[in-house]
Amino acid sequence: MAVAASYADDGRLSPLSTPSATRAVLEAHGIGTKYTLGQNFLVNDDVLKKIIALADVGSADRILEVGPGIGTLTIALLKHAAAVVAVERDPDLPAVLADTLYPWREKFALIEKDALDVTADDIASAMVELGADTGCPDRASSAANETARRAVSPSEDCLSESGCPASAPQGDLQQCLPNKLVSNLPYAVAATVVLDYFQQFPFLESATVMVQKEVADRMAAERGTKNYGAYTVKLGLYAEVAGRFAVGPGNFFPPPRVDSAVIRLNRRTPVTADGVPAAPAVIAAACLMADAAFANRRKTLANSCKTYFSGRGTFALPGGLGKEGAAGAPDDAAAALHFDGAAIAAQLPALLEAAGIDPKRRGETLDQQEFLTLGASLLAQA
Ligand SMILES: C[S@@+](CC[C@H](N)C(=O)[O-])C[C@H]1O[C@@H](n2cnc3c(N)ncnc32)[C@H](O)[C@@H]1O
Repeated sequence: MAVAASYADDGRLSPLSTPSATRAVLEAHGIGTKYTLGQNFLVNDDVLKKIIALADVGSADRILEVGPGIGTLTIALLKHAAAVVAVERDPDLPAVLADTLYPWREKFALIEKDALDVTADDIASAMVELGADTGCPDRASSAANETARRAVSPSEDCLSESGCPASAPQGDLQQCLPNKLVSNLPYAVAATVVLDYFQQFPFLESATVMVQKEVADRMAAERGTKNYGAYTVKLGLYAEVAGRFAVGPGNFFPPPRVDSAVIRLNRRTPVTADGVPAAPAVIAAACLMADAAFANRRKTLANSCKTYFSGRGTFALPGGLGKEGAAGAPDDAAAALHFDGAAIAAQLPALLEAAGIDPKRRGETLDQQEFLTLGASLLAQA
């Protein structure tokens, strides 16, 4: 812990938030920054403070961080939160993090993986490993481990009404799993990570993430604008924008070639036209209709969807059952619904009519609610 031993109590949120401290860590470990992994490390303590404030990180929060790098933002998070679980794919960085995060090692766990391959099981295991101080069941308890595993991965028998575990383990686990994603994301995968994590990890209540400015613009785009597309619609079915601020290239080492923004998204539960929370299957179907509607954004809804579905063959839609009627992660793969693209293409006029949507409209004129209605119509036709 050569680096951690030299931390001065100088009022900084993170002792690594300067170019010289960052260089010193890299030199101490004989490594450089990797452009291919989007390694632009934060070197401005004020930006860290603004991230912590926007994410509203407090002592009860359990944080999921993607791409901790050398631990600059991680230290700021660890000073405020109950625990941090981070996901990092650079094999050179675990040793660095063991050094820089040494004073907080009891409440930090690392998942050494590509962020796009991380499962809820990986996260549950990491949290259980952290133990009782973080609000999780003790790391020595194999029963607790089993509770966590079952609660995030419903077993086969959970697909029958009688076989589902009682809601209590879910509640226990909810108090243990990360409730906030806070990250300076690798820009190459940032948009995918945010949408995937809202879709796959229902325990995440919010995401406060540094992304390329253009990605933040797509996340926050208003209907009818050029940035409004399938991604905006899909993300909007899971989350709503709760704040953002701009960050220039000079706040990173090395400076990226693009402007950045930190954006906060809060999970939302969309409600169907009947006023009930949309089931996962309806949300998944609405996402599919968004992809179809924007497949060719200059075409009418009817034509864009027809081209999209005609070329798709048969496919499965995740998130089948939705039997609790609530929004959440897609259900088990066994619950997937199967569709034939050509059959949907043929049914499109009826589908659009049932949804009460003019087939001559273009995708960019539809709001999230209308996509939900289209998703429900698609399921009704299945
Ligand atoms: C922009 S840097 C952020 C570093 C640090 N959090 C900070 O703010 O200084 C992005 C980090 O994500 C890591 N990374 C890149 N691609 C990744 C992936 N697919 N999965 C997990 N981590 C990844 C990089 O190695 C790097 O540590």
